[in-house]
Parts: sequence; structure tokens; C-alpha cells
Amino acid sequence: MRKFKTESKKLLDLMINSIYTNKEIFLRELISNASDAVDKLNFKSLTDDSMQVDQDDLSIRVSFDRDARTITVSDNGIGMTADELEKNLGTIAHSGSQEFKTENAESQGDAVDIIGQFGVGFYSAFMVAKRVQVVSRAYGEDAANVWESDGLEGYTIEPGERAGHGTDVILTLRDNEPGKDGEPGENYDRYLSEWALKDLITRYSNYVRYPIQMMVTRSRQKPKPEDAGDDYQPEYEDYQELETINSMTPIWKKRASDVEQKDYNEFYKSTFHDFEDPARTISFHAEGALEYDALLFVPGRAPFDLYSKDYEKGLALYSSNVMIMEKCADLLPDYYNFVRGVVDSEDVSLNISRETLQHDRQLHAIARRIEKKITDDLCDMRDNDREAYEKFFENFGRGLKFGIYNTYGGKADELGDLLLFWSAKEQKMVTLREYAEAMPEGQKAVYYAAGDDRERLSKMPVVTGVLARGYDVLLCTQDVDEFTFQAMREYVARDMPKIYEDDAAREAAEKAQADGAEPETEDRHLELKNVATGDLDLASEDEKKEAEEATKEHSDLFDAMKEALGDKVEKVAVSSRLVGEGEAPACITTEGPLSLEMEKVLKRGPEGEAEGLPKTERVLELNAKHPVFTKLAAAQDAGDSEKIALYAGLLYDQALLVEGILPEDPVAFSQRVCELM
Ligand SMILES: Nc1ncnc2c1ncn2[C@@H]1O[C@H](COP(=O)(O)OP(=O)(O)OP(=O)(O)O)[C@@H](O)[C@H]1O
Repeated sequence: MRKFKTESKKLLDLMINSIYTNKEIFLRELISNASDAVDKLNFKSLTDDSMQVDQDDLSIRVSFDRDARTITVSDNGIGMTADELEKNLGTIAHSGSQEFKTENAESQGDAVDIIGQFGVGFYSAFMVAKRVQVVSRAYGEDAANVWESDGLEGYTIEPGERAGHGTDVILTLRDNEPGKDGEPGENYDRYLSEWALKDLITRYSNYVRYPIQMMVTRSRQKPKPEDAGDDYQPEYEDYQELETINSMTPIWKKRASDVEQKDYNEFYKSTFHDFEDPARTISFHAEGALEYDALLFVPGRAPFDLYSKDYEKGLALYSSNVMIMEKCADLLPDYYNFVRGVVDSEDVSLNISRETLQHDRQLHAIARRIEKKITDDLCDMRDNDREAYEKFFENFGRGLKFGIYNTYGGKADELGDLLLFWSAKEQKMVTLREYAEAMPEGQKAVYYAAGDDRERLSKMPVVTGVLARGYDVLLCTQDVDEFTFQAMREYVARDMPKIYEDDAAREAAEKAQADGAEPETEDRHLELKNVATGDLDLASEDEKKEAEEATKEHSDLFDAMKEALGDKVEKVAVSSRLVGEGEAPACITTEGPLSLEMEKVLKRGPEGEAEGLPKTERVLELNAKHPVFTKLAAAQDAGDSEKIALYAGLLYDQALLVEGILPEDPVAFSQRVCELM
């Protein structure tokens, strides 16, 4: 007996016991191998005129023997020589199919529809079988060979017999295992039925290109004997017939109305190796200058490597049932990189090499249409299945935001309305449109705050200040959020009810409406404003005046504080954000394009603490109504510059703490606090 190599033994054990959790997929794996073998023969015959292969004969057969407890998967494909049996089945993780693909890829492009690639699928048979025999005869050879193994120690290869080219894989099922300790046992006999095997074939292998046939038992009425009397009762008999079990027509070629969602789900899961159903299925057929079928899926969860560099986006591109490219990246924009699916077009010529394919104008036309379809479908989900959309957004929303950021806002119109943010007022996720619709009259901007923790943000003085004025604030907790908003610059709420500036115009419009005119609409351009940067322009005329007066009156105090803080801040000023006695005594805001949060994000990035990073222009804003301010003013009057310096430092540090930024010198900060005690 030849032994499996040591590492193979370990691998085999791993394979059988851990790679697949679902034992029943063994049949799918064996059928895929059979299909590959038939495909290889078919492919070779197409390129070699001397080979006589009748395309209509190519098939896969599944049978079982209840008494012998065997299941057999046969194909009349290319078969294997003794050497190939040794190489392909004696070495785990050696994929002859992958090799075949690589060899032929050089001469023929990727025009082979071969499934196998890892070289492990075959061994899944040992999950259900205690013995596997492979009887194989290679095309063009007279002799057959039998490979046999119990999946434990090793295998044998002996000469054998087989009528024609092809392979029979014969599994002798494991003995049934009784349950123990309350765990259910394993009943391998359950596979020994026509119904069970048919079910597995349609579930896992429905779209295999070649017919998968099975002898099935049918019942028919016996012919009525000629001498049958009046009291003749019809008699029935069972007979056997070969039936093709799989549908073969690729599911994407079927009309959506003829396919059940569960079939789409099964196709999705088996093709794209996901264990969860897709969140959305989009299927369409395009006609006109360019004809194609597309079947697209939005996964129910993000693949683990979605945000890694290794993740490859793309749709499978088929032409005339042959896969040209497994992942055609040009069919999807980056921000929809999570979409999986198939595009099948007879119009995309098979002979085009990958390079020309990538610059194919037709391909761009398909890609544009696909993008539009995905966007429409996501809008539909947002409007009609909000719960699912929120889950979708949790999975993939970040990518949409990057889409806006990476196109410098170019895609803002298309993607902006797909974004969701947490509304501090509504306490739920809202779209920008919903935010705009709920705005009180007179509000001119969308207000947001950025930071990594929603809880903390909602308590920040700059946020509560805006909320207190009756305006909602979006709490943005993803690092990309603020960059996205900056790329967007503004949000355009389209077709909003028109706001009339003067009364005469309003009255005229109301009258027109009363006479049956449609209400007028307008696009509203809303600036996206970080509540912690720049002038929010929220103060009333009175408040502004008050602030101005306070600034004038206390200009010496502010100068002294600015001097104490040095270049940590650009200036110290009276706040128009913090206006109530009960609000915070001070806050840090920024001027210019860089906010504190963005500075934090950049510092975390690959550039890290690099010297060249831009710095925020900070402003220490003071609440003129707060008792602390009165104390500061008193200290200024008393000429106590030491106290002013102490307070300035403290206020600055604690305002940073509120922003989630540690004081530059925590020791000095703590000393100052103690001094006050
Ligand atoms: N019925 C068959 N006819 C001809 N060759 C076969 C057959 N079954 C398996 N083989 C050969 O054995 C190799 C190993 O099969 P295995 O199922 O382990 O891996 P695979 O199909 O290549 O990859 P994957 O693990 O992705 O399915 C195949 O690549 C193929 O060369």
C-alpha cells in the first residue's frame, strides 16, 4: 500500500473533520469534478480535430445500491491514467484541474469553465464514505485503473476494467452512528434514496453545464388485456427510466418571474461561497445594441476581507456559457465593490484578450447600466425596507462614503442620498433628505459633529448648544465621515417645497395653488457644517450684539489669556455657541478647513505624527454667561495675571478633554487642578 505523505495525512484528517461542516456537499464536489472532467474532454475535442467526441453523449450519472450501501458518480469525461490517479488523488491539495486551467490559459485565454482549483474537494467524500474506489480510464488509453482508499493511511492503485473513457467514483458509506450523550447520531443511509440524491443534485448542482442523470423509478398503467372483462381494474407497474435531474440553463438566463427567490439564494450561496442569503437580488436582461443578462447580488454581510488590500471586486463575465473572466473589475465601480454576480453577453467576443477587454467600450456601457441598476435598487431598499437597508448600510455604508471622498464629491449626487447618519434629535439613522425635510424654516445648513463615540458627541457643548436652538445635529462616528462631507461641500435637497422670501410672492403662490396649480418646488443647497468649526451664524441679532460688546469690554482679558496659551490657540473669544448659564464654560472650535476630529484621524493614519501634517487653527470660546467668566473678569480687574494664566490653561485643557483629546502635559494639568483645591 502506498502511504499518503505525512503532511497529507494531517491535511486529510483536517479536511474530513473540519473544512466542511456540511457533510452533504460531498455530492456537489464529486459532481463538480465529473463536470470538470467532461469539460476538459469537450475542450480538448474542440481544439483537436482528431478526437471523436459526440457532444450530446457527454453526461454525468449518479446511482446508488441500497444493499451494498454505495453511491456512484460516473462521468464519460477525460479520465485519468495511473500516473494521474497517483498525482491527483494521492497528493492532497494538488489540483489537476488548476494545472489544466493554467496550461490552457496560456494558449486559449480563460475559455474553460472549470470549477476545481484547490485540490481538496474530492476528499470530502470521506466525510460520508469509509471506502472510496475510483475506477478511471483516460481518453485514448485501453487500460483502466482502480484507486482505492479508506481515507486513513493510504491508497492502492491496481489495474482494473472500464468499458469506455471516464471515471466512476464509488463510495461505500460509513456505518450509521448511534447518537450519544443527547447528541443526535449520523444516519448515512439517508443518502441511499432517489429522493435524497435528486434533492442534493438540484440544490447544489442545478446549473452544471452537462446533464446529470439518474435512473428513476416511475409507475405506469399496464396495457389493458384484450380479454379484460367489464370488471377490469387498471393495474400498475414500476419501471426504470433515465432522467436528467439538473436544469442546466444558467439561472441568470431565466426570466426573474420564473425563478423562486430560494433558487437565487442557493445559486448565490453555492457560487459565491457565502453561508448567508443575499440581502438583494437584482436580475435584468438588456436588449438593443448590446444584449446581455445580468444577475447581481448584494451580500447579506460584508466579506471578512472587504476592506483589505487583497479584496478583489468584480463580476463574473460569461459569453455563450463560457466564463471569460471570473472577476471582471471594470464592471463595478469601487464603491459597489461588494456586489457579486454574473454578466453574460454573447456580444462580448470570446477572443478578446483581457487587455482589450478592459478598454472595451461595450464593457463600459454595461458597467454604467449596472451601476444605475444597483443605485436604483438600493434606493428602493432604503424607501421600502428600512430595517434591511440599515443593516446593509452598516455593512457597506463606509464604502459609499469613500466613493464620494475618492471622487472629490463627483459622486455626491448619486451616493449622497444613500447615506445614513445618526440624528441626535430623532435618535435614529436618517438620510440627509430626511434631515432636510425636518428642518425648521430658516435653517440654512446641515449640522454635524464628528468623533468616535456617539454618547460622548451627544454631550458635547457644541452639540447641545445647536440642539438647544432647535436644530438637529448628525452625530458622525466613522473616520471617513468628515472627509466625505468636506468632499461634498454641500447637500442639495432636490424638489423641496419652495420657501417664499416675501409675503406678496407667498400669497400669490397660495392663490395659484388654490386655483389648482401644483405647489412650486426648489432645490435647496445646504452647507454641511461641523458644529465645532468656524462661525455657525446661529446667534440672534441681540446675541451677536451682546457678544460683540462682551468682546470689546473684555479685550484685555482675552489678550492676556491668548498670551498665556501662546500658539496653542489662534485666539480667545466670546462664544456665540455657548450662551446659557447652564452650558459649558468653554469649548474649543477651529477655524479653517481642518477640524479637531480630522486632525485626530490624520494622526492615526499611516503618516502618523509626521512633521508635515497640517495643524488645526484652534479658538478657545468662552461662555460669557458662565460664573467662571465672571471670575476671570474679576481677576483681570484685579490685575491678577497669574490666576488668568492658570485659568486659561485649565479651561483649554478641559475643553480638549471633552473633545476626547488628552492635554499635552497631563502632569501640569493635574497640578493646576490641585492648586485650585
Ligand atoms: N472524475 C474525475 N475525472 C478526472 N479527474 C478527476 C476527477 N475527479 C478528480 N479528478 C482530478 O483530481 C484532482 C483533485 O480533485 P479535487 O476535487 O480534490 O480538487 P479540484 O477539483 O481540483 O479542486 P477543488 O478542491 O477546488 O474542488 C482534480 O483537479 C482532477 O485533476
